[in-house]
Amino acid sequence: MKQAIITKVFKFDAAHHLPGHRGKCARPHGHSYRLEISLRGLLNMTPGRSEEGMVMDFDDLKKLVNTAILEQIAGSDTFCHQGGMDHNDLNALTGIRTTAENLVHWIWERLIAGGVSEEMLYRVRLWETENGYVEITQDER
Ligand SMILES: Nc1nc2c(c(=O)[nH]1)N=C([C@H](O)[C@H](O)COP(=O)(O)OP(=O)(O)OP(=O)(O)O)CN2
Ligand SMILES: [Zn+2]
Repeated sequence: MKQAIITKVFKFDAAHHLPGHRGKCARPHGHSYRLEISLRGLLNMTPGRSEEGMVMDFDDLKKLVNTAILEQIAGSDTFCHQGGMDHNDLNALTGIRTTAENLVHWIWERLIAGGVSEEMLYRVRLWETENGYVEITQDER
């Protein structure tokens, strides 16, 4: 049975700060985040289907991620009226200390809550700047 890992890249702008940080990140500032979402799974082998030969259609993955975390937060009364991560204050939106490490775990949880298959979610990688990223896979969960 053939498997593959597929990755879709997203970009969003957001504000955050790290209370108590020893440096500049204690003050409110913004990042142009780059988010990479990877799924691992079997290739669909049903002849004639639109998804034949795919793990998941890239377009479906894009819609899931946009709805689950970026443009609006689906599936929760707490979040759905606050928009998504794009053009938002991540401290206010998430209620967590918004290190990139904490954010990738938050993103993982929101993706699962938003309908992404837990079995298929393979890696979440978040670039905070052009030079620094954090990633988690199922091993870090
Ligand atoms: N392990 C972590 N360290 C830092 C985090 C983090 O989330 N995890 N976050 C910050 C700040 O958010 C800060 O905005 C980014 O810091 P830094 O990478 O030092 O910023 P630069 O603009 O200097 O980044 P370059 O990659 O050198 O352009 C701090 N540390
Ligand atoms: Zn920052």
